[in-house]
Amino acid sequence: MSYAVELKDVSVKYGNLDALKNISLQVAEGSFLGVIGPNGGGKTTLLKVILGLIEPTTGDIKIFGHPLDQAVDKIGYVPQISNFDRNFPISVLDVVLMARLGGRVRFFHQYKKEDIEKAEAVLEQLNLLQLKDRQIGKLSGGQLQRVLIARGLTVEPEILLLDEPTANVDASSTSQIYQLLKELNKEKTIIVVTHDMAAVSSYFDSLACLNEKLYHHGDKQLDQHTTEQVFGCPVDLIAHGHPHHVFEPHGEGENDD
Ligand SMILES: Nc1ncnc2c1ncn2[C@@H]1O[C@H](COP(=O)(O)OP(=O)(O)OP(=O)(O)O)[C@@H](O)[C@H]1O
Repeated sequence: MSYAVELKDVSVKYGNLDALKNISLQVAEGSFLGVIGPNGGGKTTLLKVILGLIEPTTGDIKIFGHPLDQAVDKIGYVPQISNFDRNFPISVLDVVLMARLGGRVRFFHQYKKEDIEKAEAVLEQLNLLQLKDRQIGKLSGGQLQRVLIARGLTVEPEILLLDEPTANVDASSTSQIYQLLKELNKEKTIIVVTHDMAAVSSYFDSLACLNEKLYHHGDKQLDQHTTEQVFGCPVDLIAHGHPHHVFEPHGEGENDD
């Protein structure tokens, strides 16, 4: 069987620092995978490795069974808002169109008619077309996040990778964004990374925990021991009161407080 994304024993070092250590991960086509982990746990590095932006120190990556360099155009990327300069004097449409140029900014570039049509179609799909001429600094956090998703979609990817898509938005935008992703998941494999346990969503069909090493059992339940190891604190306390079922039920007679 070939997976949408398959990593075998992937490690990444920055100098002496191990950002990823022998990561193996198989993501089936059509999955909606959430990767949670603490700040600095290696989530962005994991996405960059899958995108081919960072060469792993060791290990192997396949996309739909093909080497990464033959399949990188099947992947769309939605970066963290915090890595995005909102003061840049460009419009929503420009941001989305830039993805059609491989992310390069080219002033006075004449876009092809088909690029503009594609970008506008995606903006319409995400209910953003009315904002296409607005400067990106004048968008709300939730709107900008959706524009970045539109940007990731304009390359018509089969796999969409998102870095902290709800870090800067309120609860109602968060659920709007996850509903949108769930809709997109009908046609695409989606991988979301986040450090925010509260963002752990019932929308995911599979959850992994990353802190240098990756723990993934292919379903949406994480055992408590693993998450405590990964986060270095009793995360069950954080998950309590959260409407989504993240942990396996406690054993009978165990103190649940
Ligand atoms: N270019 C780099 N050079 C050196 N160290 C780096 C570089 N990029 C990341 N690191 C380090 O690698 C580790 C993993 O970083 P990464 O950005 O992948 O984590 P993260 O889980 O995405 O964090 P956050 O949740 O804070 O965004 C961190 O200790 C970070 O400081």
